[in-house]
Amino acid sequence: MTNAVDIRSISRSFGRTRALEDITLSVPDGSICGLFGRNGAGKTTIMSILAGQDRPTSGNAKVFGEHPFENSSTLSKISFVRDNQRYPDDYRLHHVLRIAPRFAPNWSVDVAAELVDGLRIPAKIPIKKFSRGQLSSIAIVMGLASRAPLTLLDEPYLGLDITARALFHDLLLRDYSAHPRTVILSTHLIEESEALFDRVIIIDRGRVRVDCERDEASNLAFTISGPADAVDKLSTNRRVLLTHAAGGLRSATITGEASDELVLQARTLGATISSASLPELVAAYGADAPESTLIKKGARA
Ligand SMILES: Nc1ncnc2c1ncn2[C@@H]1O[C@H](COP(=O)(O)OP(=O)(O)OP(=O)(O)O)[C@@H](O)[C@H]1O
Repeated sequence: MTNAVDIRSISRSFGRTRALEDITLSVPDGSICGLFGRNGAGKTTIMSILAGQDRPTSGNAKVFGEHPFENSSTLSKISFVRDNQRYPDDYRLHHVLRIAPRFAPNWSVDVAAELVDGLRIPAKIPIKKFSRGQLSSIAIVMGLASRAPLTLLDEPYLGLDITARALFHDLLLRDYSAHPRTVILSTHLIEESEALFDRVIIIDRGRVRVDCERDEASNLAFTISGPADAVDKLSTNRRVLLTHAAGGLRSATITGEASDELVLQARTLGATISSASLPELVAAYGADAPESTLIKKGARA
């Protein structure tokens, strides 16, 4: 399988801020990849570099085998949807629908029409007067109707109502099945969008923490829940990423797979073990796992 995106050891600094630190990752052509991480983790910076709107301080980022920066042939294969898209003051919906296809050789009039209708995008008022959700809606029209070989969607849901989000998911999956391409989508609404992804990347503080197939992600960590004493005992000498406590109950998200023996032990102690969900995994890899959460051998059992 060829890669749509190949990033090799890129770093990006803004003054003293190290936004990306030695990132290496690939995204196979023909996949929908979720890009997750906390605020400021570096998601937009990665997408901006892939879209040729920024350059890494060091390292290489290639899209379809080429450097995207100032490369018009590669840029014509990329659609980058982000929340700060600006429009001329007098622009209305019809201006966008007329001009966007000039920059998108695969533009689908049908996809655009279905989204405009389903997302109830106003035709008569200038875009500068659009609500937050309406601005997201028009960005989604451009992202999906472009049918670009690489579509980068950076937090496309801002302000979108639940019906609009469902329509977006449905249309993305439907159109992607008929016209496979590569989509990278960053969002904090992980649970809602989870079914879209066949690949998962989690970054934290500019570093890649997880980069795997969606199915593999459920084997990366597990959560033990139950009485605090039992959870502490079962967590002993394991790499705890995140803990929660409520009254006498506790949960601990731990890297790796739980052995059958641990599951049995948990049952005996009145605790349960489950694979970490994707939201749990993203929360866990973004947590500041302090030393105190690394429960070492010999700790209280
Ligand atoms: N132009 C810039 N000048 C200075 N710092 C910047 C600039 N762009 C990004 N940063 C910094 O780089 C880091 C990564 O920012 P980035 O926007 O990539 O994060 P993000 O993961 O997209 O966050 P969010 O989920 O909040 O949108 C942050 O610390 C941010 O403050």
